[in-house]
Amino acid sequence: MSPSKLDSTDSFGHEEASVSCSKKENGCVDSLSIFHSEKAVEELLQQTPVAGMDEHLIEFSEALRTVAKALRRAAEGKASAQAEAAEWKRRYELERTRNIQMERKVSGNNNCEMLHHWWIRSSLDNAMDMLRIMLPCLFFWEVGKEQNKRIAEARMAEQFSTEKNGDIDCERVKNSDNQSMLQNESNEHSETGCMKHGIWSHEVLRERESDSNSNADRNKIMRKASFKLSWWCNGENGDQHKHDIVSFERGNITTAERSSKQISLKWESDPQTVLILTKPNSVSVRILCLQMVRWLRERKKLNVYVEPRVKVELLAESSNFSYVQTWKDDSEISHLHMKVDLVITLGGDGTVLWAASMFKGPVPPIVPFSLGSLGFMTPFHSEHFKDCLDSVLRGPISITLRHRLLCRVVRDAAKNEYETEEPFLVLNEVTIDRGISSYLTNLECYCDNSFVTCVQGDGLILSTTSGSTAYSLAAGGSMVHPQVPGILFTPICPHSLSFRPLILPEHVTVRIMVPFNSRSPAWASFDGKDRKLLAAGDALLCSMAPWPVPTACQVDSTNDFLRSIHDGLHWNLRKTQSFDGPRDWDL
Ligand SMILES: NC(=O)c1ccc[n+]([C@@H]2O[C@H](COP(=O)([O-])OP(=O)(O)OC[C@H]3O[C@@H](n4cnc5c(N)ncnc54)[C@H](O)[C@@H]3O)[C@@H](O)[C@H]2O)c1
Ligand SMILES: Nc1ncnc2c1ncn2[C@@H]1O[C@H](COP(=O)(O)OP(=O)(O)OP(=O)(O)O)[C@@H](O)[C@H]1O
Repeated sequence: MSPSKLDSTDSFGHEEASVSCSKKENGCVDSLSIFHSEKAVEELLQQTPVAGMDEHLIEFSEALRTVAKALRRAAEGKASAQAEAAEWKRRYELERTRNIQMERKVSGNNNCEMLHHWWIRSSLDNAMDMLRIMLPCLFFWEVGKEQNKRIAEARMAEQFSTEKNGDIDCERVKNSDNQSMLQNESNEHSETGCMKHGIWSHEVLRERESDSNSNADRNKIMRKASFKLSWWCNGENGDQHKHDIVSFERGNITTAERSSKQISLKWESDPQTVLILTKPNSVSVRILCLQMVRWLRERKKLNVYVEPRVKVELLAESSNFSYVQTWKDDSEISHLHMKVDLVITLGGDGTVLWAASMFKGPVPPIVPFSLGSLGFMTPFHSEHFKDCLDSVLRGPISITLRHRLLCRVVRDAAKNEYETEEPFLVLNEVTIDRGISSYLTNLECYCDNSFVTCVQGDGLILSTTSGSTAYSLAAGGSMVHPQVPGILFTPICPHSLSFRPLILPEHVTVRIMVPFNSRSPAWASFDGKDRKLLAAGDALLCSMAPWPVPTACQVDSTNDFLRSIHDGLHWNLRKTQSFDGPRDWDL
């Protein structure tokens, strides 16, 4: 090998070096020099690699192999695309021949002729579309660019798969000028027309023409059946109130009114008598009570009722409070709702529960002032009591109608279900638990005589939606807006992994029975009070009471509810994530 050759191949190690060398010497590339250069390369490749050159040679041979592979792929791609194009051309010819035959058969029929022309046009469109898709594909393959090739392959795959499923022509039928004429047939005969051949078939067109009664048949199917709704609940028929909520004119059901709209209370005559109920053993409550009684009497000229305990406290402060009224006998409490226009509670949620429990029937509107630790049902702040009471007495006020549950204990010895002890009205919940027993409770539960489940665990809570933020929440029940009418069915520590809480509709009666095979009795308690023993065979019946508890809202029931879960429970409180950090906005 000459030194000049060695110099020129030194850096690249292939024939280009010698070609450029001969270019320099002769001024043109002649075949002899190419021959020489190729020979030189061959010699070079056959030689044992010279130290420092072997890496270049390996690289070079790899590059050659890649180029050869790319060329082969392009050729294969082109061939396959050509084959596909030929196949489409063949199909087109086939359909064209069939079309000509059909045209002869149905000659004279204008409609079909028109459709036939349309068909030819759409078939040609198909073929053109295919070519439009294939040409860029061929081009992409030729160029051999990886990205474009992938796009082309995807487009081909899409086209072929839709062709296989027969969807191409269904779509085309929908989009064509003759859409309205063919739409119905397309739906009815897609099996024979579109799915099978991928192109609309003439059988369908003939069927359409011959089916002269199809419109009449269709009209028959389209006609709506009329119906009537009636309400049935525990043997009761028809309920005027429900008719007001839902209307059903001519087979169409519409909700005329929501059952749980925000309710507004407007006084038609001025309130005259107020009952103040207070949490016992609280100095702050006692002081506030004193101020409030004086203000209501002296400024608002109202009659004020308090509990006997509170009257004693007031008189101990000053004999001037002798105008304050109370009752001597507990039996008088049952008539209170007829004397009292408004109830004011000073305390926490427990005081609201206490107030509600005093009314075994209708309950006057309650204005709850917050003097407890949490206050889910006490939206009014004591420091602004004069302003609050002023606006309440003036009205109108937003109120939340809090549903109560009517609970009756039916003893096993009772002759029928109506022979019950005095019923309980609960604003929060009735709890059936194992009491001091160390055994699992075993409670059979029915909803309107349908078996619900058997509770084996610590017990069961039947809660109102107002009580959903109390014990039921602690037992894993959901929080529910108090205006939603429903009964929450929440197990307490169930010994089963799948016992999720339920919410039942307002109109059902839930029956909880202690079965005879139970290892221990159960205990029922009502808003956390009045525990009753349930022996084997005893049952507790629970349904929605007809007397809700109207509580005044600070703003409205939704605002007050959300505020109470934010302030009382710090519901979903989390530090806000800072804006600086990884983001997706740049995508
Ligand atoms: N594990 C528990 O969470 C648990 C256990 C027993 C009783 N309780 C609840 O206590 C109620 C009795 O209240 P109490 O004041 O007479 O007893 P209490 O003095 O023991 O107070 C119980 C707590 O429950 C709160 N509470 C009451 N009603 C609520 C409601 N509707 N929403 C949110 N929180 C409420 C009260 O503010 C109070 O902080 C029961 O009806 C029951 O719901 C809860
Ligand atoms: N007028 C009343 N007479 C007898 N007991 C009452 C009366 N008012 C409230 N209670 C009882 O006192 C207890 C505590 O009342 P309440 O829940 O209102 O105050 P709290 O415990 O300070 O408030 P919070 O529950 O928000 O912490 C409750 O069990 C309730 O039943």
